[in-house]
Amino acid sequence: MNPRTRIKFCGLTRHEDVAMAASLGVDAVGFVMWPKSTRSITPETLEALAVRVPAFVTRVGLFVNQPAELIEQCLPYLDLIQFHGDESASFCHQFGRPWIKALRMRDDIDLHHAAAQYSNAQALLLDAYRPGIPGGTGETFDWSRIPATLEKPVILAGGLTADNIAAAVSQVTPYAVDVSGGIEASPGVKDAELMASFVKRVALAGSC
Ligand SMILES: O=C(O)c1ccccc1N[C@@H]1O[C@H](COP(=O)(O)O)[C@@H](O)[C@H]1O
Repeated sequence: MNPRTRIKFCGLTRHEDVAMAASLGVDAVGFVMWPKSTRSITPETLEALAVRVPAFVTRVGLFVNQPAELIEQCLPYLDLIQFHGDESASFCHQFGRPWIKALRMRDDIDLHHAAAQYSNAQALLLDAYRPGIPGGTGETFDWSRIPATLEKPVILAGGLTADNIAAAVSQVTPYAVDVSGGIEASPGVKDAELMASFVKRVALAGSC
């Protein structure tokens, strides 16, 4: 039996969206701590949201080339750190907290090399590449570029929606999927129906 595909919702900014994600059985909720994002929140808002996340839902903090001091400040409210910039493996590993490394799928990327480079990561998150934008572009990439076997669990991201998630899961069989723009009504504001249909389609895709 295939294990179920885990789900992370990212870019949450409101209590009601966090509560909806948890009630849908989502595995992880992501908070964007990078201030240039339209979905960013402050450390104070992170605390307010994170303390109300129910047990066994993983709280993920997303950072892009940010100072270690900011990450340390957020750590009490995070279970996992998502590094979405050009952070080195040693930088990522210094916080004594599980972490994942986002990789943007540039044409010349070598995922086996990256898996060795980030050997202490819990997983690699694969996102679309657009020059000058670190992530959250709402764009997909060519999933056939993902090797059938990789030394790290794959979290598939980039432009996922209720409409393409079944194809993504069946083609890639990722460990987990991560979605932000595809469940939004507007930046940082999630749509309850889109959230519900995304979760339903992932479950259906896994049972085929
Ligand atoms: O969401 C953002 O604004 C963001 C900013 C900087 C780096 C990453 C960001 N989001 C992450 O990007 C992927 C894909 O998002 P989308 O589904 O295509 O909108 C996902 O991991 C987000 O968490």
